[in-house]
Amino acid sequence: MARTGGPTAGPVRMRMDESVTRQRIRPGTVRRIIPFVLQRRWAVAALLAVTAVDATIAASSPLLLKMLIDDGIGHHRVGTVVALSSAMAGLAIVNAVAGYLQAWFSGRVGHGLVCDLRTKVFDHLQRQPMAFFTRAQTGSLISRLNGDVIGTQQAVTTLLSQSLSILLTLVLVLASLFYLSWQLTLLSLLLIPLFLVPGRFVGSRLQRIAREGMQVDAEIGSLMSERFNVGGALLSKLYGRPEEESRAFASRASRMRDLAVLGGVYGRLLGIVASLIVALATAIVYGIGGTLVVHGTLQVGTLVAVFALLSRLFGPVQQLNSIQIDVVTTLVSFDRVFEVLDLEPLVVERPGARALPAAAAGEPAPDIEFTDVHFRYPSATEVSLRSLESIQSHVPERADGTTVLHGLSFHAPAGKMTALVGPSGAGKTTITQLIPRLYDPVAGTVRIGGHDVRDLTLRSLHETIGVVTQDAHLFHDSLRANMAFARPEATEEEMIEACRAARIWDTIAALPNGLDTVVGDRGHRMSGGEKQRIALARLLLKSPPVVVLDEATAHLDSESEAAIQRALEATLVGRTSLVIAHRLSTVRNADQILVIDAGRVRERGTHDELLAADGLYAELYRTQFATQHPGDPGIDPTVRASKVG
Ligand SMILES: Nc1ncnc2c1ncn2[C@@H]1O[C@H](COP(=O)(O)OP(=O)(O)OP(=O)(O)O)[C@@H](O)[C@H]1O
Repeated sequence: MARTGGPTAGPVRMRMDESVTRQRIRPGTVRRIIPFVLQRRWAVAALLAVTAVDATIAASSPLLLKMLIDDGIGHHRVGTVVALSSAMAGLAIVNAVAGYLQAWFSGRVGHGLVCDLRTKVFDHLQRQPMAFFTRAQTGSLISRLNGDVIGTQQAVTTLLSQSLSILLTLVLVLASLFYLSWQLTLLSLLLIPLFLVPGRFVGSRLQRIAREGMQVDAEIGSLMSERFNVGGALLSKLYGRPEEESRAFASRASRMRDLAVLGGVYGRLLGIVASLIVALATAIVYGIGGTLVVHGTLQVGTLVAVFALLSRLFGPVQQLNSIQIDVVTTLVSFDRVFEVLDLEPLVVERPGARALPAAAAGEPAPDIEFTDVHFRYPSATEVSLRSLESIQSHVPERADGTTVLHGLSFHAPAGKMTALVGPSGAGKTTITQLIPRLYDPVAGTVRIGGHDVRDLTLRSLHETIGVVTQDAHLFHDSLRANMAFARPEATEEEMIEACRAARIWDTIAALPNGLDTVVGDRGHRMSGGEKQRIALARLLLKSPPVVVLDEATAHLDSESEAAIQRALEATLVGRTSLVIAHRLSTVRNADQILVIDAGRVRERGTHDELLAADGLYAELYRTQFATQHPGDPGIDPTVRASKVG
């Protein structure tokens, strides 16, 4: 079996990768956000329009107040007072409607963006090669898809409308102020830069805190998803180090706490300093404005309006600070999302790829041919992102991973069974993974039906090839859903038929919920043998012309294995199959046996031919297969423990 890169070591490895937390936002991030915003240009325009209405009302109502005091009350004109107060009431209603519409449009734009980005990231991750999934931690991926994507929502809603509102308010309020008193306007303008100073100091620190916070969040997610899936939980229980596990978790949680405290304190500090500046600035304007009234340069109504305008001016200016901070943290979110979107999948469909012609009824299944295939597993830098692995390695990864296959050539004839045998780690699983293009060879060609697999569409390839791995995976869903994954349009009768052929129907029919039984995380509620037979039923339902089997018989008792063996024999007839064989019964039945050793084909032939040749196969036969009786496919447990193929 190929290694899957899930980390299993203890808490020691839970260290933060500084190259990730110190990472700077890449240039061009802001430019890349624009198309996402433009996709909903109408909602954005509407949002900006209602924001403009809101800002205009905020800036103009103090002028009405001035007129009410100076022209209405000052000149004892009741009619003016009534007209102006009615106008104020009218504006308040318009303002309320604008506020409601603002919430509506900002929701449409923001959550629309989250939906787009999330779908895009999911789609992109799905197209990543197997190598990516053997490296990236599930928890990190989930956190990128959730937390970081949601972080971007703020950018276009709050920030977009807030920036416009602040800008408009500034312009309108300053214009009104200027109309009322140029002296006080000048003074306010001189004070505005003061408001921006604290934001500049805190901004870069908060950016680092934000990035580290997202990374720690991803690590907590990874730790939970690894420890709380059935396999991880089992391992943790069996190796029983709950205290250490809890300590590892606590260290992450406390780092999260520290970051949150630090972020909160910085934010609060910023607020306190900004409020202080507002209070000081207002006091200065009050002092100077009051003096002007005392000297008769300014009317009282004007001063009241100026005070009202100042609160509308300094408030938004104060917000500029928090906007600066929101911008930097939001940019980190975007940057982390774009980082994933920029990861080019290693295995991609060639432009103009053709579909593998489906074999018509009665036509032979396509053959498989490997020609001088060299292969090494890709290194981390080729397929993954450090921030998705969240493991800091002591040793730099070798750029050129060890070559696993060395110029391998063979032909698996159409409609025949080819068995792969050989010592553990020889490269058998690797060979089978090159056919459905889970990986691509470094050199050489893999052909199916005479076509280089790289010239074919991935869809047609996956429709042609059915794979059953030794560790048959089932989703945490009903048996029906698990079966339908292979062929969504399959009818209940077809499912039952497939289950019967895989000798699992009686077991399923005896379950209280039958096909609707939920199998549990990774199918752990089913026994190993049952899971394998369900996987076989799923394969039979798909009924592909080419079958790749990592012999799915290891968990079966003699009786069910004999049953499965018969089912398989019948199923494999007419199909081209490549079987990683662990059983004498399988190798004896194979049309061709390939003995794989250290990434090369050492011997090939039928069982009898290879025994007569008295080479590696004969040796394997003596050490592994000889204890299995030809008529009894069950395996001697001691032999299983020293499994060679
Ligand atoms: N995802 C991976 N990344 C890096 N190296 C890998 C990966 N999967 C397998 N290898 C290495 O490739 C070599 C061949 O592994 P492979 O799983 O193909 O052997 P195998 O013959 O199927 O072994 P077994 O019978 O034990 O399953 C081994 O040295 C293994 O360590």
